[in-house]
Amino acid sequence: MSALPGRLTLITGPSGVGKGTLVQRLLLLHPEIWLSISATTRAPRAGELDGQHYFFLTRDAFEGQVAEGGFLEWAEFAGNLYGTPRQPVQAQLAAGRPVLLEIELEGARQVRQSFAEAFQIFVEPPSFEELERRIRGRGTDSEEAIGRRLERAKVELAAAPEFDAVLVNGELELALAELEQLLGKGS
Ligand SMILES: Nc1nc2c(ncn2[C@@H]2O[C@H](COP(=O)(O)OP(=O)(O)O)[C@@H](O)[C@H]2O)c(=O)[nH]1
Ligand SMILES: Nc1ncnc2c1ncn2[C@@H]1O[C@H](COP(=O)(O)OP(=O)(O)O)[C@@H](O)[C@H]1O
Repeated sequence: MSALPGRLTLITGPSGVGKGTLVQRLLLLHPEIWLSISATTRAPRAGELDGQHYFFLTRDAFEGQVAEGGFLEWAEFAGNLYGTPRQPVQAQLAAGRPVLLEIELEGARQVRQSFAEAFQIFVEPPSFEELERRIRGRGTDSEEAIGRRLERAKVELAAAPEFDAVLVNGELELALAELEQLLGKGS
């Protein structure tokens, strides 16, 4: 299994496990990989830019796009809606680029239905305590949002066996090298 041209790969795993960190490092090493930019109804965090980190939409605008079939998948997570815009993903795959989605569990399950050939990676923390330390250490979320993410994390962690590969994000450099291997981009 590898990130062949025109191949769809998705990465999921609990909030705070380090998906965003791993993906950003991967893209620096392999700029040919195209990362989908999701739409969300969540408020931007400090430093997040519209159209770069997410497309920040009102719930009405998001639901309008759902009605038009504009999302490849979408789901509710911790009280907000998140979705993958369909058209850009299809265009990049048609152009032969490796495409990466970083999405939560329900969306991953939807992609499994519509893109059976997608390669699906689940990122795990070394322990639940370390996951909690990372979410808190990031300092981006309210206590309420942290609580909702940790509750959801228990459900998500139980789903790891559904995936093609499980990647433990312990030491970052090791996990990054393992991710490269999984994508067929290892040295
Ligand atoms: N289904 C789905 N999930 C998404 C999408 N974009 C982001 N997510 C997931 O939504 C969850 C919350 O994301 P975010 O609010 O950025 O919080 P963070 O993961 O804690 O940084 C994460 O598990 C993301 O992977 C999407 O387009 N679809
Ligand atoms: N391997 C790692 N070891 C220690 N801390 C990490 C590691 N990977 C990520 N982190 C830190 O954990 C926090 C959550 O990472 P982030 O990439 O935002 O997670 P996610 O995108 O899965 O929600 C960040 O502060 C990040 O710097």
